[in-house]
Amino acid sequence: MSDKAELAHKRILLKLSGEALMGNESFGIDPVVLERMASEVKAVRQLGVQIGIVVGGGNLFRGERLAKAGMNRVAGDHMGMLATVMNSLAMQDALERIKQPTRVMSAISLTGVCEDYDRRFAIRFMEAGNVVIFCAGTGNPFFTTDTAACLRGIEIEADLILKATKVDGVYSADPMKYPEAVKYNRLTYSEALERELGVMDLTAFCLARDHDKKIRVLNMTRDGALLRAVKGEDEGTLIEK
Ligand SMILES: Nc1ncnc2c1ncn2[C@@H]1O[C@H](COP(=O)(O)OP(=O)(O)OP(=O)(O)O)[C@@H](O)[C@H]1O
Ligand SMILES: O=c1ccn([C@@H]2O[C@H](COP(=O)(O)O)[C@@H](O)[C@H]2O)c(=O)[nH]1
Repeated sequence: MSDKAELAHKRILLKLSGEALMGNESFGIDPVVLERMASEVKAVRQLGVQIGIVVGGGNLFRGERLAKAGMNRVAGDHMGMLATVMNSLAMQDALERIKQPTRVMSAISLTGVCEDYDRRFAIRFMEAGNVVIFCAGTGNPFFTTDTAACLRGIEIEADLILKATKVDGVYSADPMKYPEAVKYNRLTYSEALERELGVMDLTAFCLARDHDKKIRVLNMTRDGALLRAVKGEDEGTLIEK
């Protein structure tokens, strides 16, 4: 059976963790990590999967953290959204260096830097073989890029939302803090909400639940994880009805 015939998903929305882009640093983008992520994305695209990407901004700025340091929360969230623009431009550059055509569409107008988000154009670009990167989150403060990923995933009618992060799935508690936490292979949206599992924010879970969008959480630093998930293999944790 060819790789194409094995594909379980034809269009995906991939949420890339901003924090994962830092690699072992405490701020910014590790070029090695960026290039590895770009190659994995290209490999999946070459199988014929249409790809939309939302990149987080936690490697640069988060409004909540800036507000704790005394800044106005809305100004901090604006900085966070602009951080996702910088990460998206870096990802576009990495993809284009390996000859993967890419478009960056922003929720806030940034004339001369990237295009404005338009759902119909985004779908046409993906159908034409481009990877479309959605930046600036939802365009509104007090939200996160996880919520933006669910929103864009629903809008572009993705078959699956893939949350690529630094942990290999959803656990009973944050595995970075509680090594004894137990990993789930599958969860329902209600279970994730009731247990307030911090891997994604609750607004994102609610949106995915209300529109019946499956989410798979996987570890982007594991070789081939993305490919296995796209083929419908049991990678990470699946959250569904
Ligand atoms: N129950 C849980 N299961 C798994 N991970 C959890 C859980 N609770 C908290 N986490 C933490 O959530 C993090 C999720 O990741 P991620 O870094 O993608 O978040 P994010 O806030 O969306 O990041 P970014 O803003 O950088 O994109 C994991 O690194 C993990 O430490
Ligand atoms: O819709 C959105 C999305 C994001 N923000 C701000 O950006 C940062 C970075 O996003 P992460 O999801 O944390 O990676 C976020 O902390 C918010 O401050 C936003 O305001 N609106």
